[in-house]
Formats: sequence, structure tokens, C-alpha cells
Amino acid sequence: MIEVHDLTKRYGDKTAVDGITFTVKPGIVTGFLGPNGAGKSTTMRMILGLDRPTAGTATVNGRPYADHPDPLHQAGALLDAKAVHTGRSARHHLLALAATTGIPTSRVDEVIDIVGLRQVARKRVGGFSLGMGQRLGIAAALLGDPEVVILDEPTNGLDPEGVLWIRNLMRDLAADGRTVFVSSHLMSEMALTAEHLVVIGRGRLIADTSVTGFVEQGAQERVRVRSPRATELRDLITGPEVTVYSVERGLFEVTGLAAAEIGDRAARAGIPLHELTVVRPSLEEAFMELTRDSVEYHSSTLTGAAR
Ligand SMILES: Nc1ncnc2c1ncn2[C@@H]1O[C@H](COP(=O)(O)OP(=O)(O)OP(=O)(O)O)[C@@H](O)[C@H]1O
Repeated sequence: MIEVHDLTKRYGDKTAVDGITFTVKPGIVTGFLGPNGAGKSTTMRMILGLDRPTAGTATVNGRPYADHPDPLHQAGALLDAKAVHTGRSARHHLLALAATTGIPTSRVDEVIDIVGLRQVARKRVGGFSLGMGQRLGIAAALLGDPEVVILDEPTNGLDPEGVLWIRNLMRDLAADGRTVFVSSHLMSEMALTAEHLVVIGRGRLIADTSVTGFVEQGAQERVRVRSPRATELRDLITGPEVTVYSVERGLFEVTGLAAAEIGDRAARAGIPLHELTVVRPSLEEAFMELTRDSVEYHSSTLTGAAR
């Protein structure tokens, strides 16, 4: 369990994390989502005691991480997969970590097997692909058989096979009853992996919800209506709760009125319908909608797409 309460981090006059409160529960994968620069890494570093909060608290299994007598059994993390001594073999890298933290050699071989690096365990890390480096970073995170696993953008730069592997691993770790907290700036990735989402933007908490709750909160269902008598039909369906957007000539989208009601009104007026489709917002759209005001640097295409 991770508990974050009113956590704040300021760097000079820049507020990277701004009074956020949330809990990450065991047994499920919780996605930590936000645009670049939202404050995800800073939050994770504070949870792990690597950065000191300006205000507020972060605890792992009931205590600040650094106060645990057996921290590596409490939480393991992958923060920056490239921070490995490249001259060593993978096994030596893990043995060195194990030796300084009182973890037996047998556990090193176990984690090498868990992450599927046995074939290359004696090769120098300098020659590793990004995916192999990522597996090694995860092996290091799992060394202490931790109850809490924290992964910062673990799928960044991986090929589809690597992404799938990490996704399955996270699910397996959660199914074991562990707390799995994983950051990403990609909603689509989190939708496939996480059951719960903590969403931040510009250091502030935007949502703390199930994946399905997130979509409902983030964007409304729309109905796409195509008719050769679109203008007449529009007049029949406008109302205080109803919003109509023109898409192109003869095609518009409606929020606030069910498809069946639109169809019935068209039928009563004898207006032909060439299309009547319910459009459910994708997770990516819901995410863009929710974080629209909190993206640090808008690209013109992103701004365009979000509007
Ligand atoms: N050591 C630091 N000194 C000054 N500003 C910092 C420092 N670390 C982070 N920041 C700033 O704090 C904000 C949050 O950064 P952080 O790395 O936590 O975001 P993030 O959500 O992890 O983003 P990304 O996905 O880009 O890594 C950013 O504006 C960043 O520039």
C-alpha cells in the first residue's frame, strides 16, 4: 500500500507536485498518468525517499520508505533503466546489488529467470538492447521480493513484444497480491494494463478512479446523425441540455440526447436518417479532455485534437 497525503514539491518558484493525496492499493495495477512534466517522476521519487517533499507525506506500507528496516522487501522500483554500470555482466550487476543489501545469491538467479535474462546473464550490460536493459532494471526492482513495485514509464521505447511482456508481468505481480504502481503518459497503454488510475496534470490531482469511471468522467457519449434534411432535424432536437455540433454538410453530432430519442423525433417528422451512431469517447480522448488545461507545452496538433 502506498499512501500519499497533501504531497508537495517545489523547486525554487516551480511547483512540480502540488498538494496531491491518493492511495495505491495492493492486488491491482494502478496507473499513474499525466502529460510530460506533470510531476509523476517527482512523486515516485518522493515515495521512495529519493527527494524530500516540501510539504506533505508519502508512506509505503504505513511508514516513510527510508524508515523501514528492510526497505527492499517493502518496495522495489525501476526509475531510470539506463543507470547501470555498462562494463559488468547482468548477473554481476545484480550480485553487487544483492551483496550490499544482504540478499542471497539464489535470489539473483531467481529474478534472472523471472525476467527471462538467463541466456544473456553473463554478457556485458553495455551490449544490451533497450528491452534487455529494461528487463535488467525490473530484475533489480524485484530482488528484495518487494510488496510494492514502482515502475516509471517501463514500456518507453520497447517493441510490442517487450510491451506485452511488461504488461503481463505487472498483472502477475498484482495477482500475487502486490501493490503495482506504474507511470505512463499514454492512456492507451494504461487502459490495457491498469484497473485503477491516478491522473495528474501540472502537479495537481485530476482524477483518482477506475478505468471505466475515468472515461465516464472524462468525456460524454455523442450521437452522430446524418440526414439529407439535417437543418430541419437540428431544429427538432435542440433543447437546454442538448448540444449540437456541425461536422460537415448533412452531418452533426449531439450530446445530451439519446440516439433512440433522436431517431423517434426524426420518424415522427418523416425525416430520413442516413446514419445514427453512438460514439463512445476513446480513453485517449477522455484523457486529452481531462488534461487539456494542464499540458505544460502544447503542440499545435495536440491543441487542435483536444478541442
Ligand atoms: N530537479 C529539478 N529541478 C527543477 N525542476 C524540476 C526538477 N525535477 C523536475 N522538475 C520539474 O518539475 C516538473 C515535473 O517533472 P517530472 O519529471 O516529475 O514530471 P513527469 O510527469 O515525470 O514527466 P515526464 O513524463 O516528462 O518525465 C517539470 O516541470 C520538471 O521540469
